[in-house]
Amino acid sequence: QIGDGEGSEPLTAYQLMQRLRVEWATIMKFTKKSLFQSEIFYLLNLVLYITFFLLYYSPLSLYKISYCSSTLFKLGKVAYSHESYQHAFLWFFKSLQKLQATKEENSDTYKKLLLEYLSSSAYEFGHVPLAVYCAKQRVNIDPGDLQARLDLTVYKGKLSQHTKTPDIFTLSETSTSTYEALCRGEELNMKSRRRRQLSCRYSTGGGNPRLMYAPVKEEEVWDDPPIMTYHDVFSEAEIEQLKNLSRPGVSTALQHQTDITNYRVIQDVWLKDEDAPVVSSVSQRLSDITGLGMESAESLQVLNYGVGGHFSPHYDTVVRKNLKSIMFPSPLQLSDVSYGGSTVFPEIGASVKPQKGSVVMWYNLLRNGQGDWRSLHGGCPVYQGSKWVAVKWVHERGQEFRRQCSLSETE
Ligand SMILES: O=C(O)CCC(=O)C(=O)O
Ligand SMILES: [Fe+2]
Repeated sequence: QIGDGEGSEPLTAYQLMQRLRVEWATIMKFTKKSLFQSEIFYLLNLVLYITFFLLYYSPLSLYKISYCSSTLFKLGKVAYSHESYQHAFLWFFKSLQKLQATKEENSDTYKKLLLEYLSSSAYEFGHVPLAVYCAKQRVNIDPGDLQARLDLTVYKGKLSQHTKTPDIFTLSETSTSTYEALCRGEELNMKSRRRRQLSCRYSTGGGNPRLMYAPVKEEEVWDDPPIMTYHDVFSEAEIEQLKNLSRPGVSTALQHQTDITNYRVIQDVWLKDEDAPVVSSVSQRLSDITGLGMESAESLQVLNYGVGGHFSPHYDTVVRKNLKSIMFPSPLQLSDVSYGGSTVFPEIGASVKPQKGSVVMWYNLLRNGQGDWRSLHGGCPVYQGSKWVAVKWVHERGQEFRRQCSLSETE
């Protein structure tokens, strides 16, 4: 399990995987198996991608973590391959700064390559003067480099065509999606005025006898549509039992789709109420808290995300096509994730940080039975640590007397 435990951060994980990849041939000779090679390679790229998109604005800024020039260069190349030329330029720029500050690996070939990427990303971004400047530096290092001279000529030729130069050193808000911004912890719609409209209370689940003497802490994450968090619902011991039950069953679920950002990287296992008393008591407590019946609910789905694991924004009703009547999932948090891993709702602008023992609940369907477009949500990449959640899928059937139906088109 890459990323489980203390001191695991993506660059460490990355370096580990990088070594694994390089040494794979040797390992293969001994094991005579070609298992997982593509997965390692894929995870390697994923971690780089995530580091690139999550870290840039994050509090764990590059100034605090001292990446070496070559690592920064690699991150730049990931951004470059995603055609995020401004990000790429900034990573390359930091890489160059680091190189000059530390004099590490300061060969001319390396510096020239870095300058080549710098000029190319500046050019692609539309900053021709910078592209010219970097190309000049390249020629200065090696006046005999014909390719460098040719590039310089090409960029110079474009100078007159570009009148406006964009600010390459300031990242604009629009260069990133709402999902990414929420994952980085930016509080888009959660201004303090908005926060004051949301409340917390002790709830007895509408007068449930089991909660009368021990009401549950209910926090409104959002009011319309309702997203609720219930705190301290499950004990440390119950959580450990659930994880122990799940550990043997988890298998890596790598779903390769068209784009790297669409990957869903999780491991999951389904636990039935009959499997262990803890599973049925979890179901019972979820029913008490939410006031929803569990008769038509599915088994408990336990998900595990390692570093780099994430679940891109989706509609549950679409992901699980064969099941039309999913009413709500209630992810139960089985771990604290030190960084990353929030559940975010890009259409709403809300996010929920994983908190051990708490339950998040929302509805995927409106009262009229139609899917609610505002229920789009995703699990942010786990940056540090490992994330465990359990999802209880409760269906519409069986809730007729518990959640009022509506004939309105909009609710
Ligand atoms: O892990 C999360 O935060 C969300 C999981 C989820 O959306 C799902 O399993 O459908
Ligand atoms: Fe989901």
